[in-house]
Amino acid sequence: MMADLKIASIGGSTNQAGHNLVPRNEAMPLDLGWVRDVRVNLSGVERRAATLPGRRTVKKDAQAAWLLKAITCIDLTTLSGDDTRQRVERLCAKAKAPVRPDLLDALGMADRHLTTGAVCVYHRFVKTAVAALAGSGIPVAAVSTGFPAGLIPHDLKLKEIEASVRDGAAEIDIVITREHVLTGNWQALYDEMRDFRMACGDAHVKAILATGDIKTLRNVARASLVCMMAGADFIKTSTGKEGVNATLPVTLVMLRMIRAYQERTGFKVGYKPAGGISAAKDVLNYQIMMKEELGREWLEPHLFRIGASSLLADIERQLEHHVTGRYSAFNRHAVG
Ligand SMILES: O=C[C@H](O)COP(=O)(O)O
Repeated sequence: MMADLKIASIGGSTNQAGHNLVPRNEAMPLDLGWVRDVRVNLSGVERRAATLPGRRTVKKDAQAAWLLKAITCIDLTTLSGDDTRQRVERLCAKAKAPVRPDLLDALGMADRHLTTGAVCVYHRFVKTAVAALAGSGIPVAAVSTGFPAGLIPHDLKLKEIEASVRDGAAEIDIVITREHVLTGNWQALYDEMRDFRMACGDAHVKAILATGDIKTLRNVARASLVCMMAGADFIKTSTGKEGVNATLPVTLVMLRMIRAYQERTGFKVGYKPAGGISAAKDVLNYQIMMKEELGREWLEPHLFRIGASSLLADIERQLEHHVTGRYSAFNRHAVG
C-alpha cells in the first residue's frame, strides 16, 4: 500500500515547474564502453511491470492526493494537424484551472493555485500559449526537430529549436533520429543530442526516444543513456504518434537508466511517459513505479511529467467521484 501523499502537500510553490530546484544535467563525454555494456533482463522487466499494479495500490483516501499531484505533472498537450489558436487558448485556460472550483473547494484545495505542469504545443502556437499563460508560472513546451518523425535536415532542427526558444518556450521536446539507434551509431546520437541541448540554451530539453520505433528494450536503455550523457534534462518515451507509446516495461527500463546515470554522475534526470495515457488508474501505476524506483522527489513536476491530451478529463471525473460518490459524463469535463 502506498499512501504517503497528502492533499495538504499539493499545490502552491511545489506546483510550479520548479526547474531551478535541481541543478541541470551537465552531461558527460560519450562513454561507449558503458553504452555497450548495458544489458536488459527482458523477462525480469516484464514480470516486474506486470505484477506492479497488483502488488502496490494507493489507498482510496489517498487517491485524491495522488491524482491532484499527477495534475501538477501533466504536460497538457495538443498536437493535431487541425490545431488552432482558439483551441490552444482553451487548453491554456484549462491548464490554469484544471479542476472545477466546486470540486477544489470540497477537497480543501480552493486557494492552492493548482495548475498543470506545462502546456505542450507545436512551434506555431508557442507565442499564443505564452500570451495565454502570462503570469500563471506555467511553462510552455514546444515539440521540435521535425516532430514527430524527426527527418528534416539537422540545421533546420536547430533553427526550429531556436525559433521556439525566441518565442518564449521554456521547454523543448526534441525527437531523436531513430536510425542512429537502429544502426547502433551512438556517436551520431550523442552528437545530435549535444547540438539540440546547445540550441536550447536555458530552455530545458526533453529527449523523445520514440520507444515504439526502436525495437528492443536494450535499445531503449542505450538510447536513454546516450541522451543523458549528451545533456538531456528529461527522457521521454514517445511522440504519441508511434504504433506503441508509453508502457510500464519501457518505463522501468528508462527509470533504471536514470538511476544508473545519477549514481555515476550525481545528476538527476526527469522522466516523461507520453502517448495513450488517458485513464487515472494508469497514471497511478506510473506514479507508483516512479516512487519505487527513484524515490519521492521524482513525483514532483521538476522531475516527472506526463504527456497527455485527454488524461485530465478522467482524473477530474475520479475527483468528482471522490467528492460526490457519483461519476459524471466525460463531456462535463471537456479539455480544450
Ligand atoms: O506528448 C504527448 C502526446 O502526444 C499525447 O498523447 P495522447 O494524445 O495519446 O495523450
